[in-house]
Amino acid sequence: MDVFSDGWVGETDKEKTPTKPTMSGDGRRIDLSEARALVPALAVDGVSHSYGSRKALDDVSFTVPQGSFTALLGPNGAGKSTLFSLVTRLFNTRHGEIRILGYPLQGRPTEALRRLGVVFQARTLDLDLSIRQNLTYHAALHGMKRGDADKRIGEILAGSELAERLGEKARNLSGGQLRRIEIVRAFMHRPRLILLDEPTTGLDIRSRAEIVAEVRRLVRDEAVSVLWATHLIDEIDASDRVVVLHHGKVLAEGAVSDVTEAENAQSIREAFSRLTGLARPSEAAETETVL
Ligand SMILES: Nc1ncnc2c1ncn2[C@@H]1O[C@H](COP(=O)(O)OP(=O)(O)OP(=O)(O)O)[C@@H](O)[C@H]1O
Repeated sequence: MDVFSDGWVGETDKEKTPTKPTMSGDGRRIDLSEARALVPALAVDGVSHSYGSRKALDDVSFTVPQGSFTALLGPNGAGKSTLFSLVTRLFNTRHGEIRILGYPLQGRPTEALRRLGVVFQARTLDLDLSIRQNLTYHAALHGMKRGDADKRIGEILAGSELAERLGEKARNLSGGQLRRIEIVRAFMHRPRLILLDEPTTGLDIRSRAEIVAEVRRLVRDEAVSVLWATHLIDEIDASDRVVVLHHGKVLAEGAVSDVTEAENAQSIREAFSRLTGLARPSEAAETETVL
């Protein structure tokens, strides 16, 4: 674990962990295992981003606690993809700060990014390669040996029908299956934080449900933290955390029950509607509701 001069703590490999205690934000002495648990998987602090004169993110701050499934809920144009471009360092963060497991993206990009897995909105598999090649090439980029990569593929796909199809070209797969392979790929190098940008876009209801269930299973089994960008309220579970983003601003952050209660609403759907002023989508169309 690294202890930074400003009091932040970044986790590192166990063997590098020093044994000295550190300080919490309020000056209390805490031991290192406690400090490690307190470090958010993702901390976004005062981040703004503009495209020319259009402000896409305006002083955005929120955290993804370790081990949480946090939904970044916002309608089209809210700023979700812009935020992902900053966290993945496609864009430079000029205003504010982003930390992954305590590591600042600006100052310690290698330490920060090696703990990150990403599923982008656009499809990124090479359709002319086999499924296995797509996965092993990605693993090699992260320094994994071939044998370890094969073992990892077996681990993640245990019990899945996709495990029988690893030698097939990716183009033989359905849209939902391609997405599932992209998710497997994001988990290959055992990241601690996974970002998924509207991963169920364009999929049918069954594929959507399978993907949400699969990611939740991986979160539980591998104790990773997830930031799941979506504009689909029905993808949010009562046990999730939620960050409501609208017109580039964070309108609410917290456990689904807390955000619902704070808005004096009956459901997160109603709370979202109150927060954003957007019409409440029909309950009848719940499974396909697009905000
Ligand atoms: N390259 C760009 N140039 C100019 N404006 C942009 C660019 N990319 C995004 N924007 C604008 O920034 C704002 C936020 O867009 P962004 O794509 O981050 O939102 P989003 O929540 O991901 O929406 P969607 O779900 O539609 O992808 C929008 O007003 C959008 O029009």
